[in-house]
This record gives sequence, C-alpha cells and structure tokens, in this order.
Amino acid sequence: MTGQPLDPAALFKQQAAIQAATLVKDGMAVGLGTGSTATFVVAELGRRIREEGLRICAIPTSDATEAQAREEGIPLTSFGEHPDLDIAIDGADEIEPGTLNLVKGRGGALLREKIVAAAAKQLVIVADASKYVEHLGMLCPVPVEVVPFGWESAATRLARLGAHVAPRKHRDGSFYLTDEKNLIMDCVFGPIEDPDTLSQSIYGIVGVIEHGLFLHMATQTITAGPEGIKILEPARKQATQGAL
Ligand SMILES: O=C[C@H](O)[C@H](O)[C@H](O)COP(=O)(O)O
Repeated sequence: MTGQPLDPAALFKQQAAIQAATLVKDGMAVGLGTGSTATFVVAELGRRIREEGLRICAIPTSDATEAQAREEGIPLTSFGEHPDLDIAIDGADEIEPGTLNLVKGRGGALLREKIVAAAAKQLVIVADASKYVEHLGMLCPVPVEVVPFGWESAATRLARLGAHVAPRKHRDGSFYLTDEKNLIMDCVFGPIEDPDTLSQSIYGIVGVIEHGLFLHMATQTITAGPEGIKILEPARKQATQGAL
C-alpha cells in the first residue's frame, strides 16, 4: 500500500500485520480477514507473492477482502478445494489477553470470518494494542447477525438477555446488510463475565445466524503498540519482541 504516511494507529496495525504474514509459508491455504488491519496482511502477502515468489492460495472473509486479494494477485480457492485451511489471519475489535477470546464483526464480516476461523488450524489475530480489554463487551457492542425475517422478534429476545440492542443502519437510515444479506443487531451488554454462557444463549434464539463472540478460537494474537510487538498464545505464553 502506498500513498499518504500512516498515522500511528495505522502504523501499529501494519507492523502487527507484517509480523503475522511471516507465518505464511509456501503451499499454505490461507484465510484472509476483513478490516483495516487485515488489509495490511493482504497487502503484505501480495507483496511477498510478487517479490519473493510466495505460493499460496486463499479464501477471503468478505467481498471487500476478495476485491483487494484479486488486486494484489493472491490466488483464491474455495472450501470445495480446501475444506481445511492452514492459517487464517484476521483483525479483532476486542481481545481478552488471558483467554484470547475476542469480539469481532464491527465491519460486519463476522459470519464469513467465523466460518473461515473454524476451518483454520491456526487463527492469528492482528491488531494495534488498543484492542485489549479486561472483559469482552467493554469497548464494543457484540454484533449479532440475524435473518431479516422476524428480526424484531430476535432483537427482543436479545434484549431479554440483558443487551441494549440497535439494528445497524447506514447514515441514511437504511438497514446495513451483510455480504450474506442479513441484518446486524449491535448488542451492548457491558462487561461480559461469562461469554460461553452468553454465546449459547444467543445461539438459542431462532433467527440468529452468528454472533461476534469468537471464543477459544484464536491460537495467537500479534499486537503492536508504543512498547513494541506483543505475541500472546492462549496458554498465557508470551513474548515481547524488542521496541519498535
Ligand atoms: O467485521 C469486521 C472484522 O471482524 C474486523 O476484523 C474487526 O472489526 C477489526 O477491524 P479493524 O482491523 O479495522 O479494527
């Protein structure tokens, strides 16, 4: 990616993304995430393909990422060819450092992202260091993808779980539609003490397709901030790699 100099937050995202891209090796089937941080991963993989001859194939998690991957010359594949992926690299809206549980989906791509994450042997999360939270739900709503039919009923049931629920809309007031043509309910629960129970309760609502709690899925997080790059794994192993 070229052009304007990056602001500090974007620079941290890029640093985390470039670090994560080093995990991608020849012959891998790679899940490509969505969002401003994942964009840097896609750009770096494109660069490695062009400049280093890296040979990979990839499945993107959104129409936007697919368009970028095509521009970068990243060969795309399908779950028919690759039901299992070697690695997926994606961003996150919140990261709980002790568990690597996540909130994702601020960009609306949570359904495809979770399908790709579930198919991947490794799920590597890239972010700037501002995404750490003590408890999920502290910074962001939990997005819940619901089918359009009867969405008001699903929204009422989400509210009964304790959330303030707002259907996601565009500035002009029209409903935001996901790539799968569903609606998003942004659910503010406040700090979530027991995400596993909440996850099951949300799945129990008819009409819900998926939610943005990504629990026990990340195998590694790579974040960058003023103190350098930090790599966390679920077993609380951690390493700090020099100052930036
Ligand atoms: O639907 C969007 C995704 O879950 C993104 O990966 C997430 O919102 C993080 O995006 P960003 O890297 O732009 O903060």
